[in-house]
Amino acid sequence: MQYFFVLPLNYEKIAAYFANPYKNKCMQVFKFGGASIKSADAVRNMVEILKRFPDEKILIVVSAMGKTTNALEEILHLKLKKLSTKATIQKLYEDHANIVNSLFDDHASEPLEFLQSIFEELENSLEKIDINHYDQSYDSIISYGEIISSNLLLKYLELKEFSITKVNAYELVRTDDTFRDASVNWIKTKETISEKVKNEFTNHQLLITQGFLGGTEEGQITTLGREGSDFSAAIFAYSLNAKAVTIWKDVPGILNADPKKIQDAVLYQELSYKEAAEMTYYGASVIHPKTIKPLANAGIPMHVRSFSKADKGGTIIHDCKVIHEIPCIIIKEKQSLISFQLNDFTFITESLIGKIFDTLNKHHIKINMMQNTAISFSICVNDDLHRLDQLMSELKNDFSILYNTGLELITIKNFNESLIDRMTHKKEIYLEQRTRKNYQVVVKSLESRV
Ligand SMILES: Nc1ncnc2c1ncn2[C@@H]1O[C@H](COP(=O)(O)OP(=O)(O)O)[C@@H](O)[C@H]1O
Ligand SMILES: N[C@@H](CC(=O)OP(=O)(O)O)C(=O)O
Repeated sequence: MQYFFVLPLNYEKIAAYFANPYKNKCMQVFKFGGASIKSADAVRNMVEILKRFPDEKILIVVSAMGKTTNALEEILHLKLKKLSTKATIQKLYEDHANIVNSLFDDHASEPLEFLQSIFEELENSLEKIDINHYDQSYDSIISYGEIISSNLLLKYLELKEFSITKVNAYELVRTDDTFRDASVNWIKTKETISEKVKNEFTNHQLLITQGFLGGTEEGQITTLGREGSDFSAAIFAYSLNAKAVTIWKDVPGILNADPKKIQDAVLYQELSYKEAAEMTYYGASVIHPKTIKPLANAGIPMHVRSFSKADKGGTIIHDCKVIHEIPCIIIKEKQSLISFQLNDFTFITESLIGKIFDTLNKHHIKINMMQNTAISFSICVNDDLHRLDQLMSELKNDFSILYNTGLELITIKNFNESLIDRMTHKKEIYLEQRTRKNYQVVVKSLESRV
C-alpha cells in the first residue's frame, strides 16, 4: 500500500524562494513618506539619515512632499468643476520653490528652472483631462507629486555628493490599466526591476525612485491607491530580494493605536507579518494594506522607524511567533454607510447581494464592514464620492438606497468593555459587530455635529 502525505503549501513563498534563493545581502530599501520630506529641514534630516549608512546600497522610494497629493487632487477637482485652479497651483509651486531656495541656496537656479517647466507641463496636462476617463485623468495629474519630489531630491543628494542616480517607477513597476488602483504584474515587474536596478547599483551607492506610481505596457502612468508608496517599497524589495525595508515615519514605529488620537498608545517592538497585515486590513493607516504580503512571501523584514529619532529601533515586522494580547485600536475615518433596501417586503437574497457585490467590484469599491437584515443590506466603505455616485446611480433602480457620510469605523482587537465605552463615548452608533476577539463599530461623533 502506498501512502501520500499532503502538506499545506504556500506556493507563492516557495516560488519566491526558488526565484531568488539568496538574499541580496548588499541592498536594502528605504521609504521616505510625505511627512519626512515636507520641508527643507525635513530633507536635511533625510540626508543625515542616509549618512548613517555609508556602506549600504540603498534604493530610496519617495512620496510627494508634504500634502502635495491632496493639493493635486484639489486642483483636479477644481478643473473638473470648471473653477479657477490658479491660486492652488501657485501655492503648490511656491511651497516647492521655498524648499528649493532654502536647500540649494546659490545653486537654486537649475532646480527652479526644472520646477517651472514641470509646473507648465502640469498645466498643459490639466487642459487635456477628460471627465469621461476620470481615473486615468486622475493618475496623469496626481503623479506629478512624486515626479517633482524624486527629481528635486535627486538634485539635492547629488549636490551633497552622494553617489546617486534615479530610476523611474512608472517605467519599472508594470501594472494593468486599472487607473487609481492598478494591479501589479509581478513577473514583468520583477524582471524589469532586477535588470535595471542591478545595473545602476554597479555604479552608484544610492538609487532614488517614486513611490505610488506604476505604468502600463503602453507607457501610461498609473497609481497604486492613496498612500501606496509603502507598497512601492515592498514591490522593489520583493523584486530585488532586498535584505530589509525601512519605512521612515513621523511616529516611533507601530503602536497599538494611532498616537495622534490615543495618548497612552504603546509601541510594538516586533510584530508578525500576520498581525501587521491584520492591522492594515482594519485600517491602521501607518502602513498601506498591500505592503505586507510581498514581504512576507519573500521573508523580507520591514522596519518602521522614526525619522526624527533615527537612533531608535522602532518596530520590526518579520516572521515571528509573538502574539500580542494587549488591545489594539484602529480608527478609520472618512467612512460612508450605505444601506440597500427593498420596499415591498422582499427579503434580501443571495442573488440581490450578488448584484451589489458585482457592482462594487466593477467600481473598485472595497467593503470595510457589512451586515444584513431581512430587508436591508448595509456596507461601510471609504468616502469616495466619485465611485459611490457611480455605484448608487447603477443600483438605484433595484433598491432604495440610504447613505450616511462622515462616519468612523472603529476596530478594537482584544477588546474589553471599558475600552468599548471609552471609544464610543459621545458617539452615535450606526452599526456594531463583535467576535470573540474583535469589536467593530461604525459611529458618528456627536461633538462634531452642528
Ligand atoms: N497604529 C499606529 N501606529 C503608528 N502610527 C499610526 C498608527 N495608526 C495610524 N498611524 C498614523 O500613521 C501616520 C504615519 O503614516 P503616514 O502619514 O502615511 O506616513 P507617511 O505619509 O510619512 O508615509 C502617523 O503620523 C500616525 O498618525
Ligand atoms: N503621495 C501619495 C502616496 C503616498 O504613499 O504618500 P505618503 O507616503 O505620504 O502617505 C499619497 O499621498 O497618497
